[in-house]
Amino acid sequence: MFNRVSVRLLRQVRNASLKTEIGVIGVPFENGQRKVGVGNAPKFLRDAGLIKSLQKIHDKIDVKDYGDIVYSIDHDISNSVPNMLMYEHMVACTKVLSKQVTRVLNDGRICLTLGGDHSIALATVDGHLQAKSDVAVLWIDAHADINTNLTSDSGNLHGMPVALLAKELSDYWPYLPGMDWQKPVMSIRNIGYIGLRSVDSFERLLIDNLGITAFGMEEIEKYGIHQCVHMALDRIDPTHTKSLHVSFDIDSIDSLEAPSTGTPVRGGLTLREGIHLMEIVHKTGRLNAIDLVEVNPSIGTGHDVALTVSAATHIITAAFGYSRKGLRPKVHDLPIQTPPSST
Ligand SMILES: NC(=[NH2+])NCCC[C@H](N)C(=O)O
Ligand SMILES: [Mn+2]
Ligand SMILES: [Mn+2]
Repeated sequence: MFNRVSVRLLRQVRNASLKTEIGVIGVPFENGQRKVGVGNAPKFLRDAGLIKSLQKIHDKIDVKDYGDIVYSIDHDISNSVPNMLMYEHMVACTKVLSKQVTRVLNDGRICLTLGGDHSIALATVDGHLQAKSDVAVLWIDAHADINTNLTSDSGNLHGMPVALLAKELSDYWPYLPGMDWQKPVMSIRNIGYIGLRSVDSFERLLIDNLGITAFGMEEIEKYGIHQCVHMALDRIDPTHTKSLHVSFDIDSIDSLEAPSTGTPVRGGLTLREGIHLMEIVHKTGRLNAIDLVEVNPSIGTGHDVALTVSAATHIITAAFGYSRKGLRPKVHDLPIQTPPSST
């Protein structure tokens, strides 16, 4: 039977959290760099129970998996741009992905994109801009990913997405065949870096000359992660009204805690700092898209892979409201018989 206490408890549990709808996109894409394996990350993350972990956060979380991106390449444009390796692959994948991100957002869901290497963020940010015009991006990374084909030492596309997105850099690019769908409409003032510690010389020049918001490891050391994230958000979204996008490269986390990644750099964020950053972003209530990229299950031992996948899972669940303080019970956890939902 229901007494007044149990009805009150049920009401509290039902009202505990806001409805959150999530759309998951897998992007098994690894042609933005040269190491095989990063394309298997969506499968590893799903197999490790990511979707279940999200559903466990609270009753009002609703997760829809939109599956993996499929694309076919146009061989006519291969080698058409100097120093952009496997260019035709990125062109084909990002075109499909951008549309899919827009679709997820237009369905009213927060878009969670599982990479793949970081070149795919060109598409996720583009797709986000199509759905919500005013977007601010936190780029969490050891690297700045702001090379052009002229400044890149590697020719790897995962080091170039920020430069492709920024309107301030559009003059630095040659004509890019097959990329006419992508207009660099985003201002670099709407992007903030967290976690930088491996920045190429021309990237440093650009960051300084354009005054890009950047909280590298030195600033994090100085002010702490909490202050740095708030300062970054205040700068890229001063009115606190923009739709937020977090592009999270797992190599921002120290390689001791997330070793299975293609370009690891020591001296990075702790997992605790990565989680706290996401807790702050969650609390804004304006988070609409997350990319989790650069987990490479072919790098390191089984233990390394398990560490990296679990770090990624913790970071993602924090972004959707998982609380280290402990989660409230769900309706079916209550030690009472539940009345009909009209109460
Ligand atoms: N998303 C990444 N892990 N990027 C690493 C980029 C490394 C280097 N700056 C390059 O352009 O090749
Ligand atoms: Mn990156
Ligand atoms: Mn990186």
